[in-house]
Amino acid sequence: MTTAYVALEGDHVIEGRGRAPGTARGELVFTTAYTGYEESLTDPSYEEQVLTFSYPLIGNYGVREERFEDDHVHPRAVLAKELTDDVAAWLADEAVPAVDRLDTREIVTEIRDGGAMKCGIAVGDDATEDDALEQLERCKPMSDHTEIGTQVSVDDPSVRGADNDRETVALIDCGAKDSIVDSLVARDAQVHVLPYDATVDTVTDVDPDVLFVSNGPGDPANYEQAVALVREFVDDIPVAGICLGQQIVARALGGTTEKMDFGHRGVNQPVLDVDSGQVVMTTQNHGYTVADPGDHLEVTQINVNDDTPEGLDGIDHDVITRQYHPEANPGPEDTLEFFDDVLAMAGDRSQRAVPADD
Ligand SMILES: NC(=O)CC[C@H](N)C(=O)O
Repeated sequence: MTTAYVALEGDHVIEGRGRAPGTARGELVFTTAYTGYEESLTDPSYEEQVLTFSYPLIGNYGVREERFEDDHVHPRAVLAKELTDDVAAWLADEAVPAVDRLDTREIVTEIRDGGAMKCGIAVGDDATEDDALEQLERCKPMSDHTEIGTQVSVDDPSVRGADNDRETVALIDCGAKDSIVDSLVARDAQVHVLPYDATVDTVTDVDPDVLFVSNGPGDPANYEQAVALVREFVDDIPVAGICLGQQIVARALGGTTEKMDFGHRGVNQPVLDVDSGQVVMTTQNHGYTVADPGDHLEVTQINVNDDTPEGLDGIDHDVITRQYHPEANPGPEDTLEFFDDVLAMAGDRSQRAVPADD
C-alpha cells in the first residue's frame, strides 16, 4: 500500500491510502454530490482546489469521456473514503494525486468548522509527513491566484453551432463547462467562445445578441477584464451569467462579492424562486457569493439553507444570472429552462432591432 499524507491548516496531518502518486497543494473543499464525479473532476471551476467527496464510494459506474466537462482533470488532488480502481487509474494517468481510506467525515467537519482551507498532499512509496507539510507551507490562498483565468480559458476564439438566423451568443470563457456551450447549441444558438480577457473589439466583431459570462475558478475580483466587458455592453445587449458569471455581472453593476466559509458544492442544494414560491434542486460548486447585488440587480432566487442569492435579474437592464449550475451536468435537471430564458431575452432584442414598419 502506498502511503499518503494530507496536511491541513494548523499542521494537522491525516494519513490515508495512496491511489495516485505525487505531491499537490490547493484550497481544500468538499462536495456532497453522490453522483457526477466525472463531471466534477473535469469542471474547470475546481482549478487550484483539492476536492474531498463526502459520499463514501466514488467511481462505481466507471469513467466515460462523454461525461467530461473539459479535456482534463482540474482539482489538484482528490480525497475520498473509497475510490474504485477505474477512478484511481484515471487520476494516476492524469498525474493528479489521489488518496482514499481516510476519514472524510473528519475532513468535512474541519472544513465546516474552519472554512475552506489550504492543504498539502504527498502520495507515494517514499512520501513523508514533511512532504505534505512543505506543500501546505507553499499553498497560496485562492484570492492570490490572480491569473487563474489564463489557466482555464481558451487561447483563441472558436465557434460552436451553425450560422443561422437564431441567437448569437458571445460566451466569455472563464473556464466554461462544455455542457454550458452544449445547452446553448442544443437550442440552435451559435456560440462564439471567447477568451476570458477578450477585448471590447473582439466582442463587437461577433455582434452578439447576448453576452454570456461562464462559470470558472477562483475569486471573481480577479476577472477585471470580464467585469469591464459587462459594463461596456450591458446598456446595449442582454447579459447572462452562470456561477462565477453571476458574481462578475454583480460586480460590474455595482454589487459586491465575498468569500463564503465553505461554500456550496453538491447536487441537492434547494433554491427558492421568490416570485413563484417554487423550490428546485440544483447542482452547485462555488465558494464565493454575491454579498450585495447593488442598485441595478434584484434577487429573484435564494438558497433555502442560507438565503444567499441564487438568481439575479436586471432592474434597468436585460440581465439574468444564476449562482448554481442550470446546465445540470451532473443533474438534477430542474433548471434547464434558464437557457430558454436567456435565448428568449436575446431574441427579444433581435426583434426590437428590426426597424419599425410604418
Ligand atoms: N463554479 C463556479 O463558477 C465557481 C465560481 C467561483 N470560483 C466560486 O468559487 O465561487
